[in-house]
Amino acid sequence: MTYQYDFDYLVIGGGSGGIATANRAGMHGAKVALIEASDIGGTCVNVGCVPKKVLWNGANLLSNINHLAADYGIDVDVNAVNFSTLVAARQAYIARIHKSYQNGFNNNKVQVINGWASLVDPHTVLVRDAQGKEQTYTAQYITLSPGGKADYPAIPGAEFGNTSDDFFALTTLPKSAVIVGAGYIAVEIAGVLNAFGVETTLLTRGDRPLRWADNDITDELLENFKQQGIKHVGNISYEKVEKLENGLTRLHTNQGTFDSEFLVWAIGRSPNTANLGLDKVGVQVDQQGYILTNELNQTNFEHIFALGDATHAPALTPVAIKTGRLLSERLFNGKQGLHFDRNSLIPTVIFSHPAIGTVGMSEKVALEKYGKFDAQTNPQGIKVYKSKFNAMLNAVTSYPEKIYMKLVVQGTEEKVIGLHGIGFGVDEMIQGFAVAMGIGATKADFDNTVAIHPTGSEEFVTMR
Ligand SMILES: Cc1cc2nc3c(=O)[nH]c(=O)nc-3n(C[C@H](O)[C@H](O)[C@H](O)COP(=O)(O)OP(=O)(O)OC[C@H]3O[C@@H](n4cnc5c(N)ncnc54)[C@H](O)[C@@H]3O)c2cc1C
Ligand SMILES: NC(=O)c1ccc[n+]([C@@H]2O[C@H](COP(=O)([O-])OP(=O)(O)OC[C@H]3O[C@@H](n4cnc5c(N)ncnc54)[C@H](O)[C@@H]3O)[C@@H](O)[C@H]2O)c1
Repeated sequence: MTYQYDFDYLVIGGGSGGIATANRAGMHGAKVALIEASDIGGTCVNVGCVPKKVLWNGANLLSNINHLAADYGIDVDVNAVNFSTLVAARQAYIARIHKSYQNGFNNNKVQVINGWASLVDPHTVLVRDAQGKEQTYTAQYITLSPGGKADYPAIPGAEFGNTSDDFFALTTLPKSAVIVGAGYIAVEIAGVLNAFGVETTLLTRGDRPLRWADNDITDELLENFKQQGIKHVGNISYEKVEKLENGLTRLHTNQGTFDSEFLVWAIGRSPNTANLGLDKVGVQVDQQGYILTNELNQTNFEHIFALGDATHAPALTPVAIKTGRLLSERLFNGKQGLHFDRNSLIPTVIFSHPAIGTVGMSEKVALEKYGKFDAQTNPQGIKVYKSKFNAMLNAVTSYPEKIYMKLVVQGTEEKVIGLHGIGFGVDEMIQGFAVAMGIGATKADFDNTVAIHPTGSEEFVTMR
């Protein structure tokens, strides 16, 4: 006798990865439910990529008016920044995204269940809704895509600091902000706040932010920080936070105290895997709570899968989406063995001011792997091409912001294994170059490509 499940597929977590895998399964005729405890869309749509990018666009607009308009002969005074107006427009946009998700679920016949899900046995999920009502559902396959949440440091007074979620909850701007951390989120929040006129300080544990990125790129970023007035202090360690009588937050560090209206912890994120019933059922996690999977996204149960930020995959929306879609192609469309390749080339953009785009290896990583090119002694080694120039947007103004670009090429055939840039428009340049690098393009292929003039991206195909 075959067991009848309520669903073919239950997906826990309606963020980037969960939505993608549920929709793709529904498209192939599976009976699917997607369980979400909060707003549909998860981190990216509600407290991540989307609200961040809207604020970044606003910050760029203001910066262009402040720094470029006059030299373009545009006589404009900024009387006020009504941040609450921007936040309202942003939230209205997010509400439209929620609606379009609902249309997608309707088309794909995906049932959305609101509530907190936890496993009670390997095929059964208990959902508790906001009113405390509980219901169980069974499924043949289950995918765990609960995402992550921001970390707080374990120091006294850490609760006086905020996270990126609190940053997105702001409707007015603080006068001053201290951001602790050196990753994407720290750099992006610092750039936005500073561009909106907030006195901004970035404190990093090491000597520079984005230590994994190419050093030349982060040198340029630090140069831009100086020009823009973002204060950066490196090699920081901190002991405690106190709330002062004047309402400010004081962070005590090895390099003195830092007072601000808005202290932000941007020191990393942890998987949202507590209270998911994993221990009860025996789904394996590592010490930090990341769900362990094989390359097919299978946990130690062959019918329970995990993807996205709750696993050790790179914490990027397109990675979660791609993984989710490929998983459903495999489970419900007969595409045997199909899965996200963990060794894929993953292009990424940091929405700093100006943006950073990066694909493939930094010079340092490439040097460690291949060594320096020498026709006689190391023909498999690497060479580097660099260029720094004025973006035409700024060239007719007194604003000093530059574009910096770099190619890392390997071997006598000069295969492009690293492409990095910082400056105006870089965020929109690198997607196509990632396609070329994915199919093994060489420097000669880049050079044989006809440039588009006048653009910034033409520099990538004309470097000497
Ligand atoms: C500030 C910030 C900016 C970012 N910017 C970018 C960017 O520009 N580009 C980019 O590619 N990536 C960006 N990211 C990363 C991106 O948001 C994540 O990689 C992506 O959202 C991960 O998708 P996911 O499906 O794993 O989880 P999430 O999107 O986090 O979704 C998980 C969902 O599961 C729900 N959930 C959790 N547990 C349960 C449960 N037990 N029951 C029911 N529901 C549950 C949560 O409420 C949540 O909605 C950013 C992240 C942050 C924090
Ligand atoms: N533009 C984008 O695509 C984008 C934007 C934001 C976030 N994201 C994704 O979300 C992930 C999480 O972002 P994040 O910035 O929180 O994490 P992160 O892992 O990128 O950076 C965390 C930083 O905090 C530092 N750190 C850790 N512990 C610390 C401590 N105790 N004190 C001081 N510094 C400490 C780390 O050295 C690291 O530089 C990113 O890795 C990225 O994958 C992507």
